[in-house]
Amino acid sequence: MEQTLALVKPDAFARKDEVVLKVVSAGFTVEKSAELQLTPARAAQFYAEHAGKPFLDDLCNFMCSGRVLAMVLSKEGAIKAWRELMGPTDSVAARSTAPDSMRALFGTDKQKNACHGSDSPEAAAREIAFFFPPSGEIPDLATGAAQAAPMEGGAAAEPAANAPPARSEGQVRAAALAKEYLETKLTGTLTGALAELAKDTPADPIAYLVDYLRKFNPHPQGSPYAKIVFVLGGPGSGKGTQSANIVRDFGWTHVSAGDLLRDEVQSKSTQGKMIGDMIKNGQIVPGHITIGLLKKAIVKATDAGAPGVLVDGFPRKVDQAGMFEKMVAKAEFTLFFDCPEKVMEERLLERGKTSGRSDDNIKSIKKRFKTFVEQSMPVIDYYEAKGSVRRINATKPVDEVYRTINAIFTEAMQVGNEKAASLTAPAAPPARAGSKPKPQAQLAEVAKMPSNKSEGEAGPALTRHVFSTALAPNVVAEQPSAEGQEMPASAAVPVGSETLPVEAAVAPEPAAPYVAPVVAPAETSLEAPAELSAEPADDQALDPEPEPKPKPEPALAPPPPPPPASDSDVLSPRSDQLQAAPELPEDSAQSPTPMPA
Ligand SMILES: Nc1ncnc2c1ncn2[C@@H]1O[C@H](COP(=O)(O)OP(=O)(O)O)[C@@H](O)[C@H]1O
Ligand SMILES: O=c1ccn([C@@H]2O[C@H](COP(=O)(O)OP(=O)(O)O)[C@@H](O)[C@H]2O)c(=O)[nH]1
Repeated sequence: MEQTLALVKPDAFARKDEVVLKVVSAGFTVEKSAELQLTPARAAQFYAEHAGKPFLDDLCNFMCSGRVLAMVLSKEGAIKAWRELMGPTDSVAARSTAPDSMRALFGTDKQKNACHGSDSPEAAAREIAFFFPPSGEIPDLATGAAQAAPMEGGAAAEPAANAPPARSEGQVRAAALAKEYLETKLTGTLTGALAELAKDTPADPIAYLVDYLRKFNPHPQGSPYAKIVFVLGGPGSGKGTQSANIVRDFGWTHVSAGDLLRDEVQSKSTQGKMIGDMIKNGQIVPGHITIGLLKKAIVKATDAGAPGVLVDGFPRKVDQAGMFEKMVAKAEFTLFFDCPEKVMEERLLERGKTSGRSDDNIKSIKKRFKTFVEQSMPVIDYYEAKGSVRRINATKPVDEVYRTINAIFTEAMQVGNEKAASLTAPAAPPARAGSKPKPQAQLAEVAKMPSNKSEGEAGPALTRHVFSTALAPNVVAEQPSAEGQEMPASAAVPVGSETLPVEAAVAPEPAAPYVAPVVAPAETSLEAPAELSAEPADDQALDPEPEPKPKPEPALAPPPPPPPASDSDVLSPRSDQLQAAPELPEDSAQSPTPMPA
């Protein structure tokens, strides 16, 4: 199968997800991908064929002005096909002669033209090796060509006769994993660093490298957002009611997807009418709209210092779960309200007497139940397979249900032993609607309690609540899994070595005349977000959101002592598994990250 190198240049980098979606829709397979920052030396190396030409400096400056996405695409006739998809060199001309092309859609002019593609098989081979050096080889810094890596100690490669004995299957697998890791996480940045180092020949090469790698670190942090827990359950199962309790006692922020959508309907925005109709009919609004709204709310909560965000009523479809993970972050776990339809129906009809909601009537309720069973329950199965569902028996009275939830949240938070002693004058909890700040005196009193005892033993010990990585079961489930549980949806689009469930393929949605202001975080992997299938209008470019501030320290939020919950309340806590989960670096909790090669 023919391969070509494709670049998304700095001017189009913010819209790379749309580019990738088009790439995949056009039948290409993304074999490899990497996000990276070119240095002037690397850019000049890449464009070596243009050496001496007057535009080279400008071109290199432009190529170094931001991150680029490099991909190896494969398809029959990939080189020609990709060049056709890119369109004419000049984006201005492209807009009249090839309006659907990448350059027409994402480029500005002749230089800032969004994409690059190899122009011949030879160029493709050279350019692919430039960005994705073959395993075991290091790039020749002078020419950019790959060469055999020296043996340990700098010796030249031994002749075949002296080759080491064949490796075991385990060793081969370990080597492959190491190779994959280095290629995706480090090689690109390191190669750039070494190229610059060789050029500058600093007196202290180590300090130089450290400085360079910090500066161009493509993975500067983990998730920039507050912790997230999904609150899921059928309509009327009590999600909103209990979320308010968690907000009150743990200082989290409650973000209801349904509320955000209803606000959108009220705002009379372009898509408001469509959303209103969908809600009334119990249908699920396209994920990119909801995620756009959720992301804004999560950024706002993070900026306000919330230690966590309860995302209520989302994701409602399996592919929305995948999309949220790629576009925003992974949730710590899912709180699932298990409740029979009969109970929910009674509650909703009661709620409908005062809620004023267009969907709290028997006709809409029936439709919502159907949607829930057919499309939302698979989300629970999806997360259950990952061991990250805390299932609650939601039929009990409000207080009883909450006791169980309180215990779950308390358990899921880790006592910061090492910090507790220094917290006698704790900071005020973040301001949040509806929460009652704890008096400082009460907090100080609590601070004196032993922090390593459970609340059941010693009352509400002051804890600097942070989620334990060990308690984030999805971290474990995200390890390369032989079970193949990653994507349960039957329809999936291959993108590189991974697959993404495809909402459109399962249940086509109306083309939405709106592109949500979703900008993938730097770590976002390159799977095509299936729901971004609606074409953005020219004037509806993805609206870059302000980068969220670095994640604040979790705020103090001493929960009240939960009376012990009975076993029957927590239907499937899986806490045994969760406790046993190994601690992983925070980075591991993030989406698989295609990184520089
Ligand atoms: N455990 C419970 N027992 C009885 N009624 C409840 C319980 N939890 C919630 N309700 C009531 O049921 C209705 C639906 O609850 P709500 O929290 O709005 O559900 P959801 O957010 O899941 O749609 C509300 O009127 C609420 O007061
Ligand atoms: O992520 C979401 C959340 C909600 N909705 C729509 O909003 C309605 C109400 O959702 P909400 O969570 O407010 O209420 P629930 O029905 O769960 O009580 C749903 O039936 C859907 O039509 C949606 O499409 N996507």
